[in-house]
Amino acid sequence: MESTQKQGGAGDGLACSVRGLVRTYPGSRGRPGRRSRPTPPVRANDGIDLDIRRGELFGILGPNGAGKSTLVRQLTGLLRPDAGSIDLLGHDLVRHPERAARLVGYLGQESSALDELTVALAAETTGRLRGLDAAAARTARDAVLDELGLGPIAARPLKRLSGGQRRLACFAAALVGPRPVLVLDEPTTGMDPVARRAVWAAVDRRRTEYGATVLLVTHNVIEAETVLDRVAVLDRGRVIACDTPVGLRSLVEGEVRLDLVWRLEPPGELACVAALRPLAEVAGRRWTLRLPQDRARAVVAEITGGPAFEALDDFTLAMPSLEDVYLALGGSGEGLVKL
Ligand SMILES: Nc1ncnc2c1ncn2[C@@H]1O[C@H](COP(=O)(O)OP(=O)(O)OP(=O)(O)O)[C@@H](O)[C@H]1O
Repeated sequence: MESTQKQGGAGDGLACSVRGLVRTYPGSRGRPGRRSRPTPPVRANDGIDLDIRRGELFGILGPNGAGKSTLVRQLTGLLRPDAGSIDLLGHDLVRHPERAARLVGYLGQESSALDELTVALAAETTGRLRGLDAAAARTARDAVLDELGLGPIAARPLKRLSGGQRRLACFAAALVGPRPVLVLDEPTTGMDPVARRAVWAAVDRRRTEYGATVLLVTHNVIEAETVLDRVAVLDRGRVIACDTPVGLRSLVEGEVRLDLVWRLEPPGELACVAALRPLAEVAGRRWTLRLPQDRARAVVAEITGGPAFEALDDFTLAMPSLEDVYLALGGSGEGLVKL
């Protein structure tokens, strides 16, 4: 692959360095006659600092609307920041956003640009757009379709595929014509477990073969915990934490999560249940409590050993997850998904 590294810029060992990134979407004035109300401006990125190391599988985790896509659209040169700097492999992307195309293989959330093409043509066309000659694009197309098990649907247009199949086809296209940085915005949305595994195996192969740096956007906490080297947690346009998944979980060490699922109404007349109510996050019949380990054990003993047990459908005790970290850091939790 052509060398894309320049001297200087992001420090040694860094693929990407972001400082003070701000992006505000303008509000609208609204049209009184057309029932559209004015909307205020949205500060989608509010002073983001990030350092991503070369070869890292780095994640951006956050709920809907946290500003993840806005951030990656700036990192891929598709959106200009209002303020701040982005250094990608020694290139100043704020001054030269067009250079991102040579550096980044980007899988965005939308696939509409490729929808009319067949799976095979989408992959081949991406290769051609990235500078491969016709023969090389066909070879790369065949290799990636084979790698991801897309051969049987290669001749079908993307618009006639299921959501998960279309996503996998777009992922395949993003891999044709290798780039030193892969930016994947929720790549596995809608995919079944087989397709998910194929995606992570393909990502691993690019890291092993040519040291690709991978930036993954997700709001899936399970995926974040299992595949990422490090993760930045985004909330309302700000990075509220950045560490390895294990390091982040240690922020809530000593705590466990207790889920109580009641058959019908919880028996609030019992003192032990009434005492838990103010501590619980309630979702229908499920109460979620985050408690120190000793306290959780005592609560379980009390609930299961007394009359409250009759009213209980199920209960689980679990070690803290990134979701718990996120909540402990003050995130809202809504919009984070567990698959
Ligand atoms: N083109 C736009 N015009 C106005 N506001 C926008 C625009 N795009 C995004 N926003 C707003 O900016 C904020 C951040 O949006 P963004 O799409 O970056 O979030 P996200 O974390 O990627 O969310 P999701 O997980 O739902 O994809 C949200 O409040 C969103 O409504």
